[in-house]
Amino acid sequence: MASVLEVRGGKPLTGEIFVRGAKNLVPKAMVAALLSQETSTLRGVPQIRDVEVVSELLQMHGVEVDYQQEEGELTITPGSLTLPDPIQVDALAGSSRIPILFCGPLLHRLGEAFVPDLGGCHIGDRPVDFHLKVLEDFGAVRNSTPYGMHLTAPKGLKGKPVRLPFPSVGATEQTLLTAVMAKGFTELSNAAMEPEIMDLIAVLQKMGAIISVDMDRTIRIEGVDELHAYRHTALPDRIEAGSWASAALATHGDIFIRGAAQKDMTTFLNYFRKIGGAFDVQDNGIRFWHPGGELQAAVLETDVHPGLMTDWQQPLVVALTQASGLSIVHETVYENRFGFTDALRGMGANIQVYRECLGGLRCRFGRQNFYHSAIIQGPTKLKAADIVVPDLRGGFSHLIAALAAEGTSHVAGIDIINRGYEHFMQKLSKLGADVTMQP
Ligand SMILES: CC(=O)N[C@H]1[C@@H](OP(=O)(O)OP(=O)(O)OC[C@H]2O[C@@H](n3ccc(=O)[nH]c3=O)[C@H](O)[C@@H]2O)O[C@H](CO)[C@@H](O)[C@@H]1O
Ligand SMILES: C=C(OP(=O)(O)O)C(=O)O
Repeated sequence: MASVLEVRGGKPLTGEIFVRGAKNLVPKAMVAALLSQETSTLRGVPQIRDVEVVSELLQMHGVEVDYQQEEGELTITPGSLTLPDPIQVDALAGSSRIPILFCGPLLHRLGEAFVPDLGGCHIGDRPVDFHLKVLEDFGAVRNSTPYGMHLTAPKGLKGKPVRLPFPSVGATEQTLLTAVMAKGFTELSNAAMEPEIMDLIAVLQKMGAIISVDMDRTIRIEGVDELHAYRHTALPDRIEAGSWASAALATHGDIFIRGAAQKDMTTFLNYFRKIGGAFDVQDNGIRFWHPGGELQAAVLETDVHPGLMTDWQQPLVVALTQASGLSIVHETVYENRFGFTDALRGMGANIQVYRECLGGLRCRFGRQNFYHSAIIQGPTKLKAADIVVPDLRGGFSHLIAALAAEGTSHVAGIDIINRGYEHFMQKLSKLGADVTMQP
């Protein structure tokens, strides 16, 4: 049964917490380790569900994985690989989006791969057509099985020019992980340039890959025959940092986030400041606080990096319910990322969602039937409610709303939050939140 958190809200969150490596890099760096037979070492690894899922999948392929949780150090030894029973792989169906990234490395090392149905947050359709096109263009052959997808590469994998229809993070990573050991040269245009992708490129370069990046979203990869182990410290989780920063704003709090890095959060920090939040960048982290007075409404548009990251949108919307005036939020990355606002309305927030593009950009969803823009009128006093968590960021946002609201809320399905927020219960206690996990 899903766990329920009782939240007695209305208290500012104050204190210090620590963020470790990024959820959107660590599992991919773990997959990259498969490209070598030697032992790779990854540091800053958080104890989150996505890391557990990828560890399980690696172990099913005969890889030794050793995780020292306290130190955050993970060693991965993919000496000799074996193809697991597809039924075993299928047991992980629906748990994460990472398994599709195993394709390139497994095709290189084993000549075949099984991929379970993907999971991840339900914030849109989330097809993998770009991934499959890249793999097939490189020479992979795909078959559906009762236990997910089976791929082979009868003639090996060869580099190709690739142009992504949209700068997809996952499809860019798919191309990188496949092209580094494919025969010949790959020029990837319209690539995603997120900081986590640059960190994955750093990992691959440490392994011996040859990759160059142009500012016009072109990535060039020269395939090599052999890659080696890496030692790497993952970049900090900018989404987790932005989420706790939004919590500081919504609860009138003051949080020092040790490990938060300014260079990966520039766009977030600009919006945080425009809304009226205060921050102070220090050598070892960033302090975020509500400086008193009124917060200001803002116009936000999510976009691929260096735009405002979509995963920050949901926590920021909760903070905007406390800002004076009309805020406009246009979500251009996912077609269905405003479902979480239903619960906020139930708590007293004044939020309307629209099908039209309400920002400066015309996005892919403008002529379709997707509620992908929102207008928020604030400030509204939030009141306690009983809520069910819909997805990772939506869930954290509900938690922030419950912490900001007067009265006692019950937040059900809280386990989803473990997928991307390390030790969030301990962090809440450290920040003085009045919460109890119900049996
Ligand atoms: C594990 C991980 O790193 N997750 C992140 C990753 O997700 P993920 O890699 O799944 O996100 P993508 O960047 O691929 O998706 C962006 C958009 O492209 C579309 N698309 C993508 C692939 C494809 O084959 N076909 C297609 O149409 C998606 O439906 C979506 O509308 O980047 C997202 C955008 O920054 C983040 O919100 C997620 O937190
Ligand atoms: C959408 C997210 O993740 P995933 O791609 O793992 O579902 C997220 O981290 O907000």
